[in-house]
Amino acid sequence: MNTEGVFSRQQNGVVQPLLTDLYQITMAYAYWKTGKVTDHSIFDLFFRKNPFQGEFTIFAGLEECLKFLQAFHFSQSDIEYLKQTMSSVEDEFFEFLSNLSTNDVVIYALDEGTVVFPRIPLIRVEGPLIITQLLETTLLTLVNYASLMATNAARYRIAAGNSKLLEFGLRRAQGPDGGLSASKYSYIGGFDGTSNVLAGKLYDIPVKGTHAHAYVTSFTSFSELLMLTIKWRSELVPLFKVVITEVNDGELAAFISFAMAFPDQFMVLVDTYDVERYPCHVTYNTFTPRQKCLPNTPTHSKYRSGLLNFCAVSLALNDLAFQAVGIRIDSGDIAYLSFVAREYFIKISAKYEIPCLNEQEHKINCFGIGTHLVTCQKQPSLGCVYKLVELNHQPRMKLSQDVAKVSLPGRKDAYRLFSEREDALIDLLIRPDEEQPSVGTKILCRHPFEESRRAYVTPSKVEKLHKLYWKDGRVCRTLPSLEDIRNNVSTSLKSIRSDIKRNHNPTPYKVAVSDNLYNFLHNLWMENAPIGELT
Ligand SMILES: Nc1ncnc2c1ncn2[C@@H]1O[C@H](COP(=O)(O)OP(=O)(O)OP(=O)(O)O)[C@@H](O)[C@H]1O
Ligand SMILES: O=P(O)(O)OC[C@H]1O[C@H](OP(=O)(O)OP(=O)(O)O)[C@H](O)[C@@H]1O
Ligand SMILES: O=C(O)c1cccnc1
Ligand SMILES: [Mg+2]
Repeated sequence: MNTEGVFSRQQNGVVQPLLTDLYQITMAYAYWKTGKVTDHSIFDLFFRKNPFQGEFTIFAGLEECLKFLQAFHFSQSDIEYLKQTMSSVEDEFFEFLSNLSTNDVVIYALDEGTVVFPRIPLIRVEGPLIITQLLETTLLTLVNYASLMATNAARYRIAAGNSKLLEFGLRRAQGPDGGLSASKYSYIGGFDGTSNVLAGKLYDIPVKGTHAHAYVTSFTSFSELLMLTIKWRSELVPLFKVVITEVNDGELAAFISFAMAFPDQFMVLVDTYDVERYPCHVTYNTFTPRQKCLPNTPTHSKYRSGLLNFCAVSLALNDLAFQAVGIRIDSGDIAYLSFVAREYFIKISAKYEIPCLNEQEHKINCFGIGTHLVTCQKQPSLGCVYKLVELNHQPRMKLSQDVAKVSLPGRKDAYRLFSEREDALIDLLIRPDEEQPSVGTKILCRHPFEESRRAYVTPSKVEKLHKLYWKDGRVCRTLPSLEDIRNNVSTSLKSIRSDIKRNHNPTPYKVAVSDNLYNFLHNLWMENAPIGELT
C-alpha cells in the first residue's frame, strides 16, 4: 500500500491541462467574464449503459485522475499557446488561468476496481465551476478507456476459468499510449501478464512470451547438432506416422537452439509448418464450430513436424534433467490441435516412461490474446459522461426527450445493499440529508423513472460506495497498489450473481433511488418540463 497522498509511479506526460477540448477553455473564459468565478458546482461522472452487451462494468482509471489533479497547472508555455490561439481573450483571464489550481476541488469516488452499474456516479467532483468544468474531458479520457479495458479483461477472465491469460496486443493497440493502458488495465481485470516490456517495467506487471514464426523460419539446417535430439527424432517418426521428408530440419534446429538458450523454459511455437499429420477425415469445423475464422479448405505445408520436433527436443531435455514447459499454437483449429497434442504427450510419456510430458494436465492452459482484447473490438468505447447536477446549492437537471439521458439532480450518496447470501442485491442512491440505509432495516427502493418498478429491501450488509479521495489539494486516502486494485476486481465480481455476469442474455442489476430522491427528481422534472399548448 502507498502512504497517503503519495503516488507509486509518475503520471504519463501527455496527461496535462491542455489535454482537453477547446470548449472547456472557452467556457471557462465565458464563466469568468460573467462573474461565475465563485460559483460552486457539483458534477457527476457516470455511464448510462454497460459495454459489450453485458450488465456490469469495472471502474478503473481513478489513480491517474488523482495524479492529474495533483499536477494540474497551466505552464507558461501553455498560456503562451492559448494567448496565440484565443486572440480576443482578455489578458487578465490568462493571469487567472495561470494561478488556477485544484486546491478547492473535492473528489468523492468509488474504489478503483469496483464493479459498477449505470447511473451510479463513479466520481463526484465538487468545487468552483470554472475548475470543475475544465476537468471534464481529461477525467473522461482517463476513465473511459481504462474502465472499458478492465471490463473487457474481466470478461475474458470469467470465460477462461482457471486458464492463464496473457495480453499480447501492443502491436495492434491504438498507439503507444493505448498499448500501455491496455497492458495495465487488462492486468487489473484479471490477466496474468503481458508481452509489453515497458508496461512490465512501469507497472510491475509480469512479462511473459514465447517466440515468433520468424525465429523458426530463420533456421534452415542444424547449425548445432544435438545428437540426443536426432536420436529421439528417429524414434518418434513412426509414432507420428510421417515420413522423414515431412520433418523440417530448420524447425528442429530452431527448437534446439531455443532449448539451448532456455533449457528450463522450453516453450515453442509449433505451427510455423503443420503441427502434425492431419488425418484426412478430420474437417476443422467439426471440432470447434466457434473457433475464429476457419477456412473450409485449410492449406497444408509439406512439413508436418511441429509436435514431433517439440517432443524430440523435450525427450532430449529430459535426458539432461530438464523439463519442457509446453507448446504455443497460433493458428488452425486450436482446440482440436491441443487435443491431438495431449494424445501424443500421453502416448509418449507412457511409452518412454517419462513423467515430464504427462505431469501437467494437458489442455489449453494459457491464452495469449491481442487484437480483440486491446482494441475492444466488440465495443470500442465506453460512454461515461460528466454532468452538472448542482450549482450554488440548487439542483441542476439535464432534461431530454430520451429518458435514458435525463440526469439525476443534486448531490447523491450511493450504497450497495447485500442479501443474506452476501450477493449484491441493488445499488441505491439517496439524498445527502436522508438517513443511511442500515442492516436489518427495510427500505423502499424505486426505479428512478418507472413508477411501478419498486421493491422493499432489508439488507444483510450495506456498503457505502463513495469515499473521499481528494481535498485541500491532496489525496486524502491511502491509495491501493495495482495488485490491490486487481484483487478488488476479483472480490467485487464475486459478490455479483453469475446470471448478471454471463455473456448470453445477462440479467440487469438493479440500480434504484430512495423514495425521497424519486419524489425530488420527479417534482423537479415537472417544474422544469415546459407545458405545451395544443392548437
Ligand atoms: N431499479 C429498480 N429499483 C427498485 N425496484 C425494482 C427495480 N427494477 C425492478 N424492481 C422491482 O423489483 C422486483 C423484481 O423485478 P425484476 O425485474 O427483477 O423481476 P420481475 O418482476 O420478474 O420482472 P421481469 O419479468 O422483467 O424480470 C419487482 O417488484 C420490480 O418492480
Ligand atoms: O491474434 P492476436 O490476438 O492479436 O494475438 C497476437 C498475435 O500476434 C502475433 O503474431 P501476428 O498476428 O503479428 O502474426 P501472425 O498471426 O500472422 O503470425 C501472435 O502470433 C498472435 O497471432
Ligand atoms: O510472446 C509471444 O508469444 C507473443 C508476443 C506478442 C504477440 N504474439 C505473441
Ligand atoms: Mg496473428
